[in-house]
Amino acid sequence: MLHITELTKTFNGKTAVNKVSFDVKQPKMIGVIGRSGAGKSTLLRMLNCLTTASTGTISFNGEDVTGLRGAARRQWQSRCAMIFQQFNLVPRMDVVSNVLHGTLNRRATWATMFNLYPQDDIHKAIEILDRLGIAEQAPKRAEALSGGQQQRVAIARALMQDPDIILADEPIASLDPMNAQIVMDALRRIHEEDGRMVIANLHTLDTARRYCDRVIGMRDGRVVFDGTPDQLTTGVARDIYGAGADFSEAATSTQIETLDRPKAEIAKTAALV
Ligand SMILES: Nc1ncnc2c1ncn2[C@@H]1O[C@H](COP(=O)(O)OP(=O)(O)OP(=O)(O)O)[C@@H](O)[C@H]1O
Repeated sequence: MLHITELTKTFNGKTAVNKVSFDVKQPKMIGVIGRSGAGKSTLLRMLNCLTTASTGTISFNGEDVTGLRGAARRQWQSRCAMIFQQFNLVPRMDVVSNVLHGTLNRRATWATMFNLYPQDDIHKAIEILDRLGIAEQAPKRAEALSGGQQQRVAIARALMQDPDIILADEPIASLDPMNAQIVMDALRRIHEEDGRMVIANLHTLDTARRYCDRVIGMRDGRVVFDGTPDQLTTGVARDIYGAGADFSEAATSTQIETLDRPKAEIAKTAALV
């Protein structure tokens, strides 16, 4: 399926991603973790051809997609849709038009300019919004929605492309714990129900453990851990984050877990600290 070999990116002599290799044999939900500057975003941007790799290769189902250009690059980008921390929606445009923007890569420029979309696409966009629980927001301007709702619009836009892979670059970093949970639940459901591969850069350990089948840990541009959430012990995490003995997992928590615990239990814990 996805085969990455010695992928490297150097910016002005500084190596951001250093000979990263891994294989994904079936659609999994994969979390990429590591401290700020570890190279997570650069890795995802290379997978999506937003950033050109300096050396190394990316192949998907036997096809080399490294360094694609023009129409081939746009086609690949719609097969591996990307969502971002800041949602990247058009704020003043209504929600459904933002979702329909997901079809840009397969539409004529003039049709886009005049905002002309086929009925089938409009129905599909509403269905996807419904699936994500935000169909009633369809006519509103994107800027009128909460962060969690905007991120779900961004996911809907990605789904409009019917991608094989969803790349999510810190999808919950700007969200409160409740919205973070809604967005991560949506990504997990899309993975499980549609069989799409999801690769998400996550800055919190608990989220990676809870949602992902596999976790890749990066440090200084290199992969220093590649395993299951069970194998991601505190010692391993300390190594990934390059932290000392005083490393606390709580410092990288989104507190999603806390939301699921009964109120009485939370109160008990609170009383203990
Ligand atoms: N366009 C660029 N030009 C120059 N240096 C860059 C560029 N993009 C990233 N870098 C550098 O590459 C390194 C890796 O950055 P990257 O954003 O991939 O890390 P990250 O793990 O995603 O961090 P964060 O979580 O803070 O986004 C950093 O040192 C960063 O400064």
